[in-house]
Amino acid sequence: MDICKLVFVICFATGIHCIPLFPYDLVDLTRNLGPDSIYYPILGGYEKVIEFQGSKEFGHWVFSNMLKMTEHVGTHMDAPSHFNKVGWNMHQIPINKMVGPGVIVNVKEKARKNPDYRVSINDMKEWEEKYGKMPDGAMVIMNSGWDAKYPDKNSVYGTKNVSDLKSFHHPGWHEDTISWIIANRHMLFIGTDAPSFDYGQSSTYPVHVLTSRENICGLENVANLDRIPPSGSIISAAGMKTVEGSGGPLRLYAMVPSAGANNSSVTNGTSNLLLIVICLTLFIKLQHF
Ligand SMILES: N[C@@H](CC(=O)c1ccccc1NC=O)C(=O)O
Repeated sequence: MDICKLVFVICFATGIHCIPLFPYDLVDLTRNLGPDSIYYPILGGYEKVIEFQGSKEFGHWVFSNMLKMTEHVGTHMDAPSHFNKVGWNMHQIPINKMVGPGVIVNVKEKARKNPDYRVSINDMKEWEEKYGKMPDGAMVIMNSGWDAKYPDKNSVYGTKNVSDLKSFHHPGWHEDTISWIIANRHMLFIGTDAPSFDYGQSSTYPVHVLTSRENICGLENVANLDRIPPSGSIISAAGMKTVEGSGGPLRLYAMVPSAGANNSSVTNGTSNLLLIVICLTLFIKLQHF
């Protein structure tokens, strides 16, 4: 009897440990936020003032800062209200519009040859040929290799003079590609590892205008895109809930299915159920000993 109970406990504990509770690896897609962070050069940058630091005032350790920064700094999101008067402000974006399947479009080679490269409809079709139709609610992000230039302002903006907006050279999305995605697919976010998802030479920002009109949010200065697969990740872009906010830095991350983990929810559910049935049967049988 005691041996049987021991066997039961061992079976149960081993079974529980075999089931991956969270079968994903988390990949941080966020840059450190500080005085070196990239921001749109006509805006205010980033300042930090220490409010409390020490043990004297309250009799225990206290540390607290006051931050003053533009919303468009570092790895950050653009709310639709950034380029659409009646678009969602940060506090109005529903939480279920801030997470979705990652669609990572690699244009590194093209952007290396041409810093004014814009992601084409053909790039999207090539992506779909390799990975299947773009999933609904996608977080569509271009990987241009610009990540490697961060945080050197001159190389990120591709200019000797960051105050001269007309001199910028960095890749972006082509407006025709955005119109094609909006007409034929469904995305929640458009993003880039470069400082803007409109290319550097743009003065009219058509990609910002088109996406904002559809309440599609944006992501800029995204990091570590080489560490996630072109398809199959889930990206969380839960921005700050600032009232009347036009954007803001966020902790952006991807959930990537762990290597070796059984990620089929059906199979996981089935093995969970099977384990419970085995344990219950064993337990009921033991009661009759
Ligand atoms: N989306 C850019 C900022 C940006 O494009 C912008 C910000 C403030 C004023 C004008 C801007 N762009 C052009 O109209 C960024 O977040 O860095």
